[in-house]
Amino acid sequence: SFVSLRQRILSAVQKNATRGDPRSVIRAIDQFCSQKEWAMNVGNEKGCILDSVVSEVNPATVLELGTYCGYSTVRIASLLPPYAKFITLEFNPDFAAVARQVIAWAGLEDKVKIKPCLVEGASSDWIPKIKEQFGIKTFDLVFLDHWKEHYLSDTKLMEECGLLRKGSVLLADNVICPGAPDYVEYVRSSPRYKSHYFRSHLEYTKAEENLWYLGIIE
Ligand SMILES: Oc1cc(-c2ccc(F)cc2)cc2nccnc12
Ligand SMILES: [Mg+2]
Repeated sequence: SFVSLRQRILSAVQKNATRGDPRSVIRAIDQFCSQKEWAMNVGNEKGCILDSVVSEVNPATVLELGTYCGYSTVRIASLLPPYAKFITLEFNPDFAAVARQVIAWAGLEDKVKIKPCLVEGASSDWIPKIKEQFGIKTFDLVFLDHWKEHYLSDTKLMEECGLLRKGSVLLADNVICPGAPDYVEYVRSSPRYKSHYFRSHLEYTKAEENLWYLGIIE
């Protein structure tokens, strides 16, 4: 029967990565996606930028919008201190099912366990419920990597729900490709944000891409 791309990625992890070793899970996915089939993981080049931002912010609370197969979830979770609270939202139940198994293979299922850390459903439905559901006041770091049409509306929703504070950092993937022009326009013209972009490339390709870093200053 037909095996989906996400299932082939999971099989590559289970075949080539060592249980309990997050770095081997990341390496197995990157090898599969650079040698066999392209997939929309953030990839190793942008992943190293993500790692440096996570290490610098050293967040106690993290929100990831868009889990997909859990590649960036594993990268982020493996850098967090044990007390950190990490929530990742995934709309697509099939992606969420694979991500749970990839996170478990990396041995991080308790690290991202804010019951349930991997939340299935629309970010716009979940963002207003995060405070009371997870006992989180504000996020130190938000990684936006879901549908680009929702970057701006979800950022405004997080502001309205009081989930962002002075010093919160938003890091957005794909602001060039597929692109989130309304988001970039809004944050660049807002006095609330200090924005900066990291030049990089679309995962597993030579196409130009940026990771868009936002520090909230007010
Ligand atoms: O990193 C990404 C890349 C792409 C993507 C798809 C097709 C292309 F041709 C180029 C880029 C889509 C994404 N959707 C959600 C989250 N991240 C994405
Ligand atoms: Mg992306």
